[in-house]
Amino acid sequence: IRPQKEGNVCSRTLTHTHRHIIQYCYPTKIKSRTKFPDVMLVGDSGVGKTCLLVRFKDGAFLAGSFISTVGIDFRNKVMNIDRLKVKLQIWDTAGQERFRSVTHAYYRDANALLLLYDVTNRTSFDNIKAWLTEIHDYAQQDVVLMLLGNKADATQQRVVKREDGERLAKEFGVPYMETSAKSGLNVELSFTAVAKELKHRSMKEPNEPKFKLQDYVNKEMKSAGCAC
Ligand SMILES: Nc1nc2c(ncn2[C@@H]2O[C@H](COP(=O)(O)OP(=O)(O)OP(=O)(O)O)[C@@H](O)[C@H]2O)c(=O)[nH]1
Repeated sequence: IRPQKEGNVCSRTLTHTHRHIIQYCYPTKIKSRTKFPDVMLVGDSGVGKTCLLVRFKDGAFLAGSFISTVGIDFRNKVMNIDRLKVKLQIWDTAGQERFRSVTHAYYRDANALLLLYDVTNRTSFDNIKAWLTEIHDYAQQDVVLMLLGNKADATQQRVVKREDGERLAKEFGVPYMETSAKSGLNVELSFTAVAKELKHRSMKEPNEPKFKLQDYVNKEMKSAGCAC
């Protein structure tokens, strides 16, 4: 067995003859690159999960007829976070009730969840409590979670005030902001914020202060002059 180099991860495997032990070593850097953080989009059908992801990934808005997601879909996106390349694996789930068991199976692998409601749809907002219960039941205990009120561009159709979203988020201790897949408002910021939180958690130096997601998004929105 070759000596283990510092910074390497090694695993031992018995060969089929059981006479040799093979030790595989590979740098931790490679290992950490192979497990990309999983971000999952959840919320009622029609709140804009697919559109948010397409806006983030391709910078475009999917206008026109609404095609509901079937089961689950995913896309990768590489982001630059504090001069580090972070590859996010983003799971777009189906909001329809009939696919709920499919979604349940993916919760436990999610490192971060973006929970969406539609500011023009009261029911999608009222269902947030049920989604939070589901997240509590199926997701990892320390999952990074953020509540997003999407379709903020649709001012004429709005039925959920920003303050209602803020109040609900406060009640459950969850970071919150409004987004628009149509205009692009806060789309990049929502993914950057969760990616930063995940990066801080995995690479935190002992004396480094804790990353506060809500403070970060508030500061970013303020510096962008956003009245949202
Ligand atoms: N005005 C406006 N419309 C949006 C926005 N985001 C999505 N939509 C529209 O809302 C409808 C539903 O969007 P989707 O992204 O497909 O919704 P979804 O949450 O993925 O739905 P499921 O796949 O059924 O879970 C589409 O007609 C979109 O064009 C937005 O930010 N603003």
